[in-house]
Amino acid sequence: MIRAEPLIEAVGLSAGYHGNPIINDIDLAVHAGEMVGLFGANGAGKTTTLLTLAGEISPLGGSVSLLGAPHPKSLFKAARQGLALLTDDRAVFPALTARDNLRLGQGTVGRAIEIFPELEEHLDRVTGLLSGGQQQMLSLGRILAAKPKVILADELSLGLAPLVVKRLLLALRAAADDGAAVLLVEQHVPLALAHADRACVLARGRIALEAPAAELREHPERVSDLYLSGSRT
Ligand SMILES: Nc1ncnc2c1ncn2[C@@H]1O[C@H](COP(=O)(O)OP(=O)(O)OP(=O)(O)O)[C@@H](O)[C@H]1O
Repeated sequence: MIRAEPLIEAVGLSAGYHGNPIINDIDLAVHAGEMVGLFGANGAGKTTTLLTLAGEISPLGGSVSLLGAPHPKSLFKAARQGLALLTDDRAVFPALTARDNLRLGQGTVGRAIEIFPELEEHLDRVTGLLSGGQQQMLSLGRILAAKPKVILADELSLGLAPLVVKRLLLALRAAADDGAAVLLVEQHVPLALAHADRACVLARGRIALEAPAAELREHPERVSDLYLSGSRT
């Protein structure tokens, strides 16, 4: 199969804080239509990797390309080119209604409701009164409604029930099937493997394993075994 060039790609990427590398010599590419799971123990460098790919952290070495061109080196500029960074902090405004939160996005309220129909009956409720899962759907729905080309998602499922996590992963899967490149950091490894195409495992800031998700579904211990050696903390 001939594959188009990746929508986001890191080559020999090193990055960290105050000049000290946390991730080293990472090669990682995500293509259109692909959902890649990025796994690893606490402190392995997953968030650092996502923030560097997003443009929030400047590389110490190597390079990042976005949509086939050098990364614009700022999240703001990357977002204007179609990159979305989703963090675990449920970026919603709690005092606004769900509808007004959706109106603040680049997509339409209708599109967000197509993605998460279960939010429709809550549109006129104050967002702070919604459950954690509903708030995360709102946050993800607002982003996905804008049809981003590259989605970097960091532990969307923190503290949520497995059924809600599955719902969020299905929405990300649908975005990938629609042509987006999705890179997903997730602690629920088997759930993420069920929906991803490929997995990368970080251990001590390096890619210790890269394999098709289908292969790892049968042997999820190949991922978790690396956690034992993978933490810096
Ligand atoms: N702003 C910062 N300044 C200095 N060190 C940091 C900073 N943010 C993270 N680190 C360190 O970088 C290392 C990797 O952190 P990172 O958050 O990338 O790991 P992670 O794999 O996402 O972990 P977790 O699963 O716990 O979120 C950790 O040792 C952490 O203490």
